[in-house]
Amino acid sequence: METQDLNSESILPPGPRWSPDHLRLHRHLRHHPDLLPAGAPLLLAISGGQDSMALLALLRDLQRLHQWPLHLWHGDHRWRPESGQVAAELAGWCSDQGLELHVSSWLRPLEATSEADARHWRYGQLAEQARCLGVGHVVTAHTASDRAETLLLHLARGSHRRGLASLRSLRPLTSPSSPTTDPSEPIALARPLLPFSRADTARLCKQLALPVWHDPSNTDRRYSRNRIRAEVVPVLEELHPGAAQRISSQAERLVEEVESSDELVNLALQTLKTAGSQAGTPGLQRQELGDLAVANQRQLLHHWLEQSTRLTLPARQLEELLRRLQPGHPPGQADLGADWQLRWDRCTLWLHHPAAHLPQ
Ligand SMILES: Nc1ncnc2c1ncn2[C@@H]1O[C@H](COP(=O)(O)OP(=O)(O)OP(=O)(O)O)[C@@H](O)[C@H]1O
Repeated sequence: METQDLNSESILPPGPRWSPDHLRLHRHLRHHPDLLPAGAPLLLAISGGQDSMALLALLRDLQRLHQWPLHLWHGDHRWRPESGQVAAELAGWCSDQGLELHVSSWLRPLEATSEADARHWRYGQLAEQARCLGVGHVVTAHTASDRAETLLLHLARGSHRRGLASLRSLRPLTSPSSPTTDPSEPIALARPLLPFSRADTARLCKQLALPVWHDPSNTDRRYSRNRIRAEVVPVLEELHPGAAQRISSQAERLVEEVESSDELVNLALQTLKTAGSQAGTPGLQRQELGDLAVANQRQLLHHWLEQSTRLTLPARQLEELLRRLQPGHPPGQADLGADWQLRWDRCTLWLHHPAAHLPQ
């Protein structure tokens, strides 16, 4: 296969369909080499909408530079009778292009109808398909517009800072605590189109004469995301043109801040950890924790509990724990869920689980 120096600034257009958008994506990938590593097989999630069709076209055109074997997957949610037809038409178009499309159909239980259920099914299917094909990177076509809408939605719902830092460019597809995760073959979820907006992908589809299958559920106002898209973002854009792109950039900065503060929290935790406790299990020094500012105590406790138990405590439960752990309060214990208990005496707090071997 023909190759080109990916570190060279002056890239020769590799094909007739080379455009400023191709160059923009190519540069983005070169600055983030872990996102879609050169030569790594990729599984693209193709809904048939404008974002995923633009993703497919761009990655196909950049394939010669990056040498990825490309696999395609489409999920038929069977929301409507005609969704099978979309899957068939998409598969037909792919086949005309010399591409194979893997299609899964959802045998949905009657009660499962939410967006969250559909997403859960899609990611499960994508993980399974990726494992079957020996692929390490699943790729979705999320754009800056998706990320801005998600951030606004999470802000409105009162998410913790960590929740606001959503739609990362790269994250594990399945969480480490998920029973479907095989730790020997981690699968990444990559979102290389985050520097592009929905207006960009619409323009690209037009320029490249790509077919687009519109999903009527994207305009269904019963879904909160769609109302943010149709009613909130346009107002913000009218007041401050470019608002969605700037909101998306804030989400990117939040991701960086959360990651860098995680590093510091881990360092701080090392100094607070004790070798053992009354129960012989690793713990935290209560007095030293109590000497810190409450905001730091909150962050350290949250992080330590999540790392040790894989549980994320609701904000209210965490606040109640912090209150009970303040200097001067007596020894005690609290149930955390999933059989985990936090116990503390005057000097130490430690975790107890009837069956767990605790990580350090
Ligand atoms: N039916 C589908 N088949 C294959 N891929 C899909 C399908 N639906 C969505 N995707 C993939 O997921 C991406 C995001 O789609 P969409 O915004 O509709 O999902 P979402 O549930 O809102 O995702 P998230 O909550 O993770 O943002 C798409 O760009 C596409 O890559």
